[in-house]
Amino acid sequence: MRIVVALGGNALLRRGQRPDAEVQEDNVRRAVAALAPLADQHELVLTHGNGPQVGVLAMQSASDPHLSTPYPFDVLGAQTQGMIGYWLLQAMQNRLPGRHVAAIINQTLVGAADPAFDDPTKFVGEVYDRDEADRLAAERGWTVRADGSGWRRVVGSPHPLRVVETPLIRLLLESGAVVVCAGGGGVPVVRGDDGELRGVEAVVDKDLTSAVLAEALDADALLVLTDVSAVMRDFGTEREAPIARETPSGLRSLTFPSGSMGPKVEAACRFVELTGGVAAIGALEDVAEMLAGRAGTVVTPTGRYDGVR
Ligand SMILES: Nc1ncnc2c1ncn2[C@@H]1O[C@H](COP(=O)(O)OP(=O)(O)O)[C@@H](O)[C@H]1O
Ligand SMILES: NC(=O)OP(=O)(O)O
Repeated sequence: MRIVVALGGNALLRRGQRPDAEVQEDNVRRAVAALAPLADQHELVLTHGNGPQVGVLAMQSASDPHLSTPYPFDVLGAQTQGMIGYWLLQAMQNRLPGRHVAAIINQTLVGAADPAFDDPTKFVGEVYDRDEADRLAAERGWTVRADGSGWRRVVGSPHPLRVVETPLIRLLLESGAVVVCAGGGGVPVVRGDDGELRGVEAVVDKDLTSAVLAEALDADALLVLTDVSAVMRDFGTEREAPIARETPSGLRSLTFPSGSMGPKVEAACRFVELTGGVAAIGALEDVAEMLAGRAGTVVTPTGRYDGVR
C-alpha cells in the first residue's frame, strides 16, 4: 500500500513542553518508533506540522538586532522543514537500517488572491494569557486569537493547491525510499505572471496539504495522527463519544473547530471523496490499529471498513 501519514504538531511538542531541541528529538524518536513498522511494510510518505516551531523561529528572527527585517514566513517554513526533517530522517534511518530515507524541502502552490491572506487563522508559536497576547500584538503588530483557554499568534493560511515537488516525491517512493516532505504544509509559494515561483508570508495547514499530496500520489490511505484517539461527537461535553466509522458526508454534517480538528476532518473527507480510498484520524500510538480498522475514526466512501490484513 502507498500511505501518507500526517504527523501532528502535538507529536513533536506536547502542550506545555519547552521547545528545546532535546525535548523535540526525544518526541520524534518516540513517533518514529510507532511509524517504523508501517514503513517496513508499505510505501510511506511522512508529513509533519510546524506551528510551534515556526513561531519560535519568528520570535528569534524578530529579536535579532543584526537583521533590518525579520525573515519572512516562507523562509522560516523552510527552516522548520530542515530542522524537523533532519530529526525525522535521522530517527527513521536509525530504526530502518539499509532503507533509503529522504527529507526534502518542498513548496506548496497557493493562490495569490486567496482571501485567507487577509483573515489569519493558523496558530503559530506559544500559548499566552490574554494580557500578554494583547501586549505582544500591540508591540509587534501580530494578530492573536483564542486557542482553547489560551491565546496565540495567528497568520494567514491559504488553501494548498499543489505540492510543487510531487513528481520528485513519486520518484523517491518508487525507488523504495521513505519520504519526509510537506513539512509545515510546504513552503507557500505563488506563481507570478512571469511564470516564476516566489514565497509568500503564510503557513499552510499540513493536514490539507497532506490530502492534496496523497491524492496526487494515488495513495491508498491517508492517516492523520494527533493526540486524541478519535474524532469525537459532542467533543468536550458529557455526551462526548468517539466516531469509529463515517462517510465524508456524515462527517461534514457535524461542526469542528477551524484551528484544530476542522482541517483534519476536511483533509480526510477530501481525500476519500476524490480517491475512494481510506482516511483515518487518531492517536500516533494507534497507527497500526487504525489501518487494521480497530482504532481511530475511519472514513470511507461507504462508512464501512474491514481493515488491511
Ligand atoms: N470533535 C473533536 N474530537 C476530537 N478532538 C477535537 C475535536 N474538536 C477539537 N478537538 C481538538 O483537536 C486537537 C487536535 O488538533 P491539533 O491540536 O491541531 O492537533 P495536531 O497539532 O496534533 O495536528 C485535539 O487535541 C482536541 O483538543
Ligand atoms: N503547518 C501546520 O499545519 O502546523 P501544525 O500542524 O503544527 O499546526
